[in-house]
Amino acid sequence: MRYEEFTIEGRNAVIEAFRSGKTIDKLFVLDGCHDGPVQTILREAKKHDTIVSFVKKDRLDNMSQTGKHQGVIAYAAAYEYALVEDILENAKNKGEDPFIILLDHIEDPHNLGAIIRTANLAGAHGIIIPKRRAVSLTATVAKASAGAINYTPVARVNNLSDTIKKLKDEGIWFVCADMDGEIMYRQNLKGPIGLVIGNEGEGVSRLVRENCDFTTSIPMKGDIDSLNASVAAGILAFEIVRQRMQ
Ligand SMILES: C[S@@+](CC[C@H](N)C(=O)[O-])C[C@H]1O[C@@H](n2cnc3c(N)ncnc32)[C@H](O)[C@@H]1O
Repeated sequence: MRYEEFTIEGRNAVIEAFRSGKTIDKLFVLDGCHDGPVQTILREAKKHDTIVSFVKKDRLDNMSQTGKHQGVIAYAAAYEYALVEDILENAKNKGEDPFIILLDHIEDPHNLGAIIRTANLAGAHGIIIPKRRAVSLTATVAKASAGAINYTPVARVNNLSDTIKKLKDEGIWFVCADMDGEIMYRQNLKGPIGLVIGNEGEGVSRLVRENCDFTTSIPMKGDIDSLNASVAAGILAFEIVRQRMQ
């Protein structure tokens, strides 16, 4: 398993873990503990959308692996992110044109997990997500991915547009998934490709879209404005698979 959890115990260690950007899935705090450092930890937890449970001392003592929890135990993800270069290497090792899915600030862990699952089964060589304002690899994501998180590399980057520009230099074409593009059946989605899926509420951001080579749409017949991001990723990923098989 590439995804597992470990505990971080003690106030300074937990504050440091939050500040260094580590993914904390769950936080357990001693019931009734409200001093300064604990307040700082709770503020960090709120900022990072971490689930907090207030528990009795016996429970914390039971969970503790060090016996020095100081009223605070965090469960952190020990998931190792890949590098963008690893994704390219993955494609090269398989002798295939790179097929990468880029997620422009997906926030829902179930969507990210479902996309990793789909990416794996569609033979995508990896997924790229931004470091900030997006869900990272949490226990919920791992569960929703049905184990695919252990096989499909996920890279985190500071800036999606910069990454797209660099990958274009490697000969990859970028297709922005949006409701206002050319119908996917009429487009050539073969060759080295990066598929960009937008945020659940905002869609693909202007800058990222401007850096894409073209926009593609899944035809819609109904009454509402868009498909769920993970559903759209699935449909487009398998259109790419279909075209690659021809
Ligand atoms: C829930 S939608 C975002 C809707 C958002 N209100 C907007 O206006 O962009 C999330 C993402 O799924 C993809 N998507 C949804 N429906 C699509 C469609 N019919 N064709 C192509 N992509 C679609 C797009 O990448 C979109 O940014």
